Amino acid sequence: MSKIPVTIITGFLGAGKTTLLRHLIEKSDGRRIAIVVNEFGSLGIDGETLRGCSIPNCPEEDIVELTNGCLCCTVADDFIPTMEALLDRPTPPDHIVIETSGLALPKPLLKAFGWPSVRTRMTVDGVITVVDAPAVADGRFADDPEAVAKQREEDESLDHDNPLEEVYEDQLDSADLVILNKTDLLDDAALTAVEAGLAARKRRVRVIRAREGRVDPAVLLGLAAAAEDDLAARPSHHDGADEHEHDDFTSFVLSLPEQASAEAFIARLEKVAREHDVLRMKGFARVAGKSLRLGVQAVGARIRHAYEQGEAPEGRLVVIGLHGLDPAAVQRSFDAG
Ligand SMILES: Nc1nc2c(ncn2[C@@H]2O[C@H](COP(=O)(O)OP(=O)(O)OP(=O)(O)O)[C@@H](O)[C@H]2O)c(=O)[nH]1
Repeated sequence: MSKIPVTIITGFLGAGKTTLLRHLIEKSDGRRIAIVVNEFGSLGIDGETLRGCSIPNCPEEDIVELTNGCLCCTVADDFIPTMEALLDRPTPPDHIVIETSGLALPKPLLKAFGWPSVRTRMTVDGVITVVDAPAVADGRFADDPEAVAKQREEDESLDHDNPLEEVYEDQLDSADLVILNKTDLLDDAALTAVEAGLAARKRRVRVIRAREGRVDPAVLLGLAAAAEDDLAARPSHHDGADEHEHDDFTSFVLSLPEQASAEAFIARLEKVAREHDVLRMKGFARVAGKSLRLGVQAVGARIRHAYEQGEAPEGRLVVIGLHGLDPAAVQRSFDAG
């Protein structure tokens, strides 16, 4: 029996994983792809976004959501049973694509493919890491050398001062292919500089530039990496640790009353994102006089919004930031307008 190929799509919060996945489904050409989406927050916004995509060959039952925390930490409870259920379907999928949360470390997930019930029936075709090119160019994932030096004086074992960098590096170090996304937001010189940084890494993999996640499925699927057999070549900051905690990050949900105007709402969110250094916000709001809901996606203070089909009896917004981000303070700052 041939093994079902599984592609893992990873990449930091807001890099463009769901966008890439959406494009992949659109272009899948009749191939039956099952999708497993994992989110850090408790609200399944990505699943909603994909279901709301109105792509004809994207049947809802092929999108499975795992919203119960980080997939890499709930492997035994949630992930393995989900994969087994997909395999045991009367018509199993041709290919499975897993979108990890933006904070997931891919290695524990890769290890799960060594589990006996999964190992014989599935293989990891490839790990695809989506990179937010402008975020890298902004130095979002870089340590501040002065701050590290200062902290090392207090704690010699310290490796990073920037938890974002740790997640980012782990995601790159497990990759078989890197998609350098959001190329529309940088000029060629800046993109070349980001590529040079990637090329200098120990793990060398192919890097492809992309805009809005538009990459030919023939390039994404069929890498035949068998990544589960190749773990030693994929270093992680957490090698040696059985568990890892996500206590560097926090997530909560804001309830949103009906908004009087979309523009004023977005301006408020921009202010909140800047004042509190919010990493990611996504959700839906009702706007007075509009029958469609307003979908909102913020990566840092860069916000996109669009009216879209879908249920939204009440507005809700997932907010993700570094540990210490205070829900009450965010709510106050939002309310203050
Ligand atoms: N300018 C620009 N924006 C993009 C591009 N690709 C995606 N985006 C936007 O970036 C935001 C985040 O995209 P997503 O696809 O939701 O990112 P994600 O990696 O799935 O996010 P998480 O699941 O929260 O980690 C959305 O507003 C997208 O429309 C791109 O190439 N250029």
